[in-house]
Amino acid sequence: MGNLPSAAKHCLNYQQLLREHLWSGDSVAGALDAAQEASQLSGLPEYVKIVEVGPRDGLQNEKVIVPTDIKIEFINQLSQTGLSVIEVTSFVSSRWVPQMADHTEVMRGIRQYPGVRYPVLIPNLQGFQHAVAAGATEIAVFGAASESFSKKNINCSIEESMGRFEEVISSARHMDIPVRGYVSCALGCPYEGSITPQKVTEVSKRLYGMGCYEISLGDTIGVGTPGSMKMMLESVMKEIPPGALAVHCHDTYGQALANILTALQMGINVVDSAVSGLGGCPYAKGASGNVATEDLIYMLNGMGLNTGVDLHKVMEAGEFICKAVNKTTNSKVAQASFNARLE
Ligand SMILES: CC(C)(COP(=O)([O-])OP(=O)([O-])OC[C@H]1O[C@@H](n2cnc3c(N)ncnc32)[C@H](O)[C@@H]1OP(=O)([O-])[O-])[C@@H](O)C(=O)NCCC(=O)NCCSC(=O)C[C@@](C)(O)CC(=O)[O-]
Repeated sequence: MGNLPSAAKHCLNYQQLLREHLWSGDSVAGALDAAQEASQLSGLPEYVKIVEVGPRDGLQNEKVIVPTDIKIEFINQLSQTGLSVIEVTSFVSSRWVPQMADHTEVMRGIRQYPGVRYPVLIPNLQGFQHAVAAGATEIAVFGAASESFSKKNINCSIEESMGRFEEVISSARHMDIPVRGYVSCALGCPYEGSITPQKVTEVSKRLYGMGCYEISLGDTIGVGTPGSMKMMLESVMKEIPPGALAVHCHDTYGQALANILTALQMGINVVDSAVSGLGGCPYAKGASGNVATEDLIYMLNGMGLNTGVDLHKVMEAGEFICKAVNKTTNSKVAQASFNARLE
């Protein structure tokens, strides 16, 4: 009881802190100005683009198949948060990934908001044709820096996958459709273990050379650390400018935010994330979800880096999808904010 006043003070301070980091407003302008100054001093980018992969990467690995109307509502909610890129689905084989079998209905059902782009994942020409017929105007191809993972994930070698992507990219170019390229297993493979930075660089360079406007480097199983992230990026950045790179970090070992910070410090300003930390690749056993979009925004807000995204609205979308799939959020920020509301 003797501690009550200081506990209460702590609580008030804590509520204030949460308000500052969760919701921007006049009362926190001073704090943000200071953080902004700090970010400029340390050479971090002023703006970070978030690529929200929750509806695709997040839901492809769910045990239950999420109803199409829930997916559509989820994407519509995300579209109103300030996010500028939302990866909505994948045109892969429904035998391989049944969770994405409703790709066409999702693509046709969502409301497309001005200023928001809605890319979809494509493994081959057949997927590309289906995506275009469904109205997709931006796509992403997905390769890997690991031979074994490529086989398991898309049933072909890296070399064969490059041939398929070349076809897709050349068709996309004729239609003025921008193509992003993923390189999975950039920091480790569930089948081969370590992957050399040279191999990641080689695959990234080929995709970039084919015309991908951006290469997203995937820590598919979340085993990377700031040390391995730095080594890998140093190698890739010898061939590809940082402005054409993104990082895609899963959080299996709790390293995702630290790895992202390392990438930001090295000049990268595009980061993939999934609301509520949903996600994982069905062909990467043991991998947990992506870094949670809420946690990423909280960190970036605290550093004074602009994302243009409203954290409060993202948390609402997260609450919606977690309720719909009956799971607890993996976002530490959403959990803390929920607990603070209960106090
Ligand atoms: C690539 C394939 C299709 C090859 O699958 P396959 O069985 O080798 O294909 P195939 O060419 O031999 O054809 C077999 C059947 O599949 C059909 N088919 C062929 N292509 C398609 C298509 N596009 N859409 C629908 N159907 C298709 C084709 O028509 C045929 O049908 P059938 O004649 O037997 O009735 C398969 O392996 C596949 O769909 N793999 C996708 C796996 C996947 O989606 N993984 C998760 C995404 S990757 C990821 O999450 C990682 C990432 C991106 O987030 C980054 C990171 O974290 O690292």
